Amino acid sequence: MKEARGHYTPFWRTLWIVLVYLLAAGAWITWSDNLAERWFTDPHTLSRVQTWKGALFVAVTAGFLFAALYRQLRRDRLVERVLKERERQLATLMDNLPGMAYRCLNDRHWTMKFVSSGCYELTGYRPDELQDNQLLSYASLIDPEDNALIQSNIAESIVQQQAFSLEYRLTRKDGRQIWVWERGLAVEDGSETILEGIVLDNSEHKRLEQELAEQAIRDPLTGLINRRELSRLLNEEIRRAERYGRHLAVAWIDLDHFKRVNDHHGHAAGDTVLQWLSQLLTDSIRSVDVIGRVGGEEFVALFPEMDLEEAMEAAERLRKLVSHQGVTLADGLEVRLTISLGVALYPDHGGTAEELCIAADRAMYRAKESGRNRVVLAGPESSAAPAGMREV
Ligand SMILES: Nc1nc2c(ncn2[C@@H]2O[C@H](COP(=O)(O)OP(=O)(O)OP(=O)(O)O)[C@@H](O)[C@H]2O)c(=O)[nH]1
Repeated sequence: MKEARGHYTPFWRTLWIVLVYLLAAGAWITWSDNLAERWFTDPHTLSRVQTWKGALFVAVTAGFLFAALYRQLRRDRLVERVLKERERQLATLMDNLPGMAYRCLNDRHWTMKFVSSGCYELTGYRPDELQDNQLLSYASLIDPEDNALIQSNIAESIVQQQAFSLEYRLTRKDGRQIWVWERGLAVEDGSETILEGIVLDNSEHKRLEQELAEQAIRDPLTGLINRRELSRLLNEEIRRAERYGRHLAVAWIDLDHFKRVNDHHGHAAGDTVLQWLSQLLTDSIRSVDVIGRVGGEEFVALFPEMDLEEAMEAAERLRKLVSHQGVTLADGLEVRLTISLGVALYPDHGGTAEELCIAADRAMYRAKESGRNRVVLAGPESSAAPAGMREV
């Protein structure tokens, strides 16, 4: 009988008005008939009075009917106008969205029931091609790896009756893959669950995000991974070496007399040398090895699964390579440089990233002390950290 917020349904409101009308009309007829019969005893006059009374009743009820109908029709017209205006505003809004608005079924195809015109710019498909899976389903555009995650996220948001927010990859009609961001809500439509929301192209944001993540782990001058990332990778490699009972070698690499390059040729020339050395080292290691820049002219190489002999060989190879090559500076001058290397092995010279780096760094210092341009293996005492020794 009652609708939400205490309002009566149209049926009960109409019934109520009609009942009031019947009571009022019945009371008026009875009361006015009695009064007329009492006042007008002459039958002819009484008959005329009854006629005028009837006419008055019809005129008054017609007046009420007119007022009620006029009010209702005016209100209908107003509502119609407001609805049309809202519809127009909504259409403008949807057509100018930087993505597409949709309404779809919660099925494995994400069958689209409505898609705004922005669909064409976003996916390359016209709305009618996606609606009711006429040409293909929306699900078929989604990267299969992401689709499983989307399904579980939406299922969870339905249970929790909350809006969902998703990021996934979509393949456009031209074959280009883009990142999109979607926000939507599940609504009940009769016995069906319908999803309504918007999908926006998020590729630029994703690209910047990836660029920033990449910048956070790289040294801007050489493009090599930085100290923090190297430390993370070393810890990861140590865990792997521990799990599979394998070796792992670390080589601490330091340019010899690098200060002289800066002093004689300028800081820019020094930068060129650092870039040249980074490239040379990167080109000379295996694909599983990693080189990082951990300080001014200091580099660290990680050699996973290398035993003592292999690690010493690899380090020696790098030393020779650098000493046999020269770097040409911007002023045309060729400079020859050497490197000193300290090698430490997991688990022989340390069980943690810190211990290994201290051992390798210390061995590198011994290489410097012994005349530079050489490879020195860490000693058994290396893992004890001397004061002032640097760590990754
Ligand atoms: N051009 C340039 N120089 C740098 C950079 N970072 C550190 N340096 C320089 O690297 C030099 C390091 O000097 P030292 O620590 O004395 O080392 P070295 O001259 O190589 O001497 P040894 O290591 O003892 O052989 C300093 O002159 C720093 O200014 C950099 O990013 N660019």
